[in-house]
Amino acid sequence: MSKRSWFISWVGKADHDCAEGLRGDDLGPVASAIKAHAPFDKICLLTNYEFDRTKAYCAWLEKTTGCVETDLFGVELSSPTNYAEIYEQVSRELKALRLPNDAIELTFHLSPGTPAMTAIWIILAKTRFPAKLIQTSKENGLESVDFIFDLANEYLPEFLQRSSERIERLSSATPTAPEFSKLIHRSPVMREQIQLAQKIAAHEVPVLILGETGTGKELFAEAIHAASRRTGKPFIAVNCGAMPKDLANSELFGHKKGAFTGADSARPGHFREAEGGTLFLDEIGDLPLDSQVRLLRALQQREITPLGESKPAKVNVRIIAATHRDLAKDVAEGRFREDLFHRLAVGILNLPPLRERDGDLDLLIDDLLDQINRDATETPEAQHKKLSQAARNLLVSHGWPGNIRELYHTLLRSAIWSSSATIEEADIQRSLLDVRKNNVGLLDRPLGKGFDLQELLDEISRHYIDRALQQSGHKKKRAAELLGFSNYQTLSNWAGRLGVGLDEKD
Ligand SMILES: Nc1ncnc2c1ncn2[C@@H]1O[C@H](COP(=O)(O)OP(=O)(O)OP(=O)(O)O)[C@@H](O)[C@H]1O
Repeated sequence: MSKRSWFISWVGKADHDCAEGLRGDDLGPVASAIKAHAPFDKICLLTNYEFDRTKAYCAWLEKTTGCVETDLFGVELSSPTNYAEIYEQVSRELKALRLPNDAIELTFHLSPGTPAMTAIWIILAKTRFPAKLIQTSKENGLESVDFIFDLANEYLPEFLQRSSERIERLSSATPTAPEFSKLIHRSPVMREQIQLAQKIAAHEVPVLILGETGTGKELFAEAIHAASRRTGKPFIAVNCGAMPKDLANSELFGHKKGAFTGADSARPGHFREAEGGTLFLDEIGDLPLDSQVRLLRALQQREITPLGESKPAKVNVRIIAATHRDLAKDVAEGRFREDLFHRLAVGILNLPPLRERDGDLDLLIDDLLDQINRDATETPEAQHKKLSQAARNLLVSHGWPGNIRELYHTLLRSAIWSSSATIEEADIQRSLLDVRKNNVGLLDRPLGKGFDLQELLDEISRHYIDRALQQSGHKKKRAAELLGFSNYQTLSNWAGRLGVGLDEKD
């Protein structure tokens, strides 16, 4: 299969001038290269000029060269000669385009932009995003550019080996930054995610946090914000799943007074509230498709248009999104926009469920119980609680489908219910049973210490016998039928063995 060819370039001053008729018949570097080359399948242009000005340039380019698929990306740079920033921003755009990709042949155009921009194309083409390099000039027209050195094969392996050894040494010793200290952990999987989050915090990129409910996604988002340059600025957390679908755009992007029926006063919207800081969009998978389009625009162009306004306004907000859903599946099934997914997933964190965090459970039990005891000091009648060994064993053998949130609430409930200073196994049992009614997690129990298959099967049996008794109004014969037993004697035998009382009603 032949590869698709993509042309990627900055749009420079000369290009804009040509489109604006300031340079006679001259086409400028981008249009000349596109005209002189065999047709590209896609043209990706980057601009640090005013977005609308370059958009007008794109319309001119399409008319002049007949090229069809042109994508424009607005890139904000504090200076067009800041190498580090150019490197970071361009890499981010290329990654968002899901590059490198074996099915795509890339061509970077070196001519437009500053010398720093040219240098970064060369570095990227020779390392992370293998690409052909071209340049255009009035004198020689289109030329391909080649270098005799191969940075990736000749120089980097040696350098990388040295640096990966260094990173390994550093990472085993890297202390957790204070902003992340609320995240109680001991397991290597969590340490890895925290170290990744610390690195991501330092970069101005969007973050996508994936994990089951109660795994600490919001706590991570808060820590990333606190460890970033935006600390001290607002951190606004919004649950997209809780927003009424028809109000999502106004809640996020704001509205003008009278923008729609019921808009009695103007509303700034969460983006403006988070100005300069971080907007945490929890349950991003629940965001309606039209709000996804607006969010993508806000991320690409860093501007929003409140409902009822005609002019977009600049915003400076970092997005951290989270979901417990399988977003890749939502993308495949058309519920979530693929382009938005890739925009968000620049920094991606995968929080493991509690049952996969080796060594964390004991630590969390102690820490959360300490917290519950500390909080209780304000309640005069509350006692300082400890756990009996049997109670701890029961906690350790549970699967925790609701993760840390479920663990915390189970401990809190049992601390309140236990009548003495020691929380006993029965107190935990009672607290757990309540939760299990909603969230069974029977297939997720950890094997090994405390696991007892017979006990688990008995638990299921008790549960269904209870339900059958309730549904039959405690009529033994009917309950036996509901359970698929051939007679009620079988039910009596099971109930006797499991210690379930059968209230005789017939
Ligand atoms: N590693 C941890 N150490 C201590 N407490 C934690 C940890 N992870 C989560 N928690 C606590 O568990 C509770 C749930 O965490 P959080 O709200 O961050 O989870 P979440 O993944 O955002 O949940 P949801 O998907 O339901 O919104 C919070 O009270 C939080 O403080």
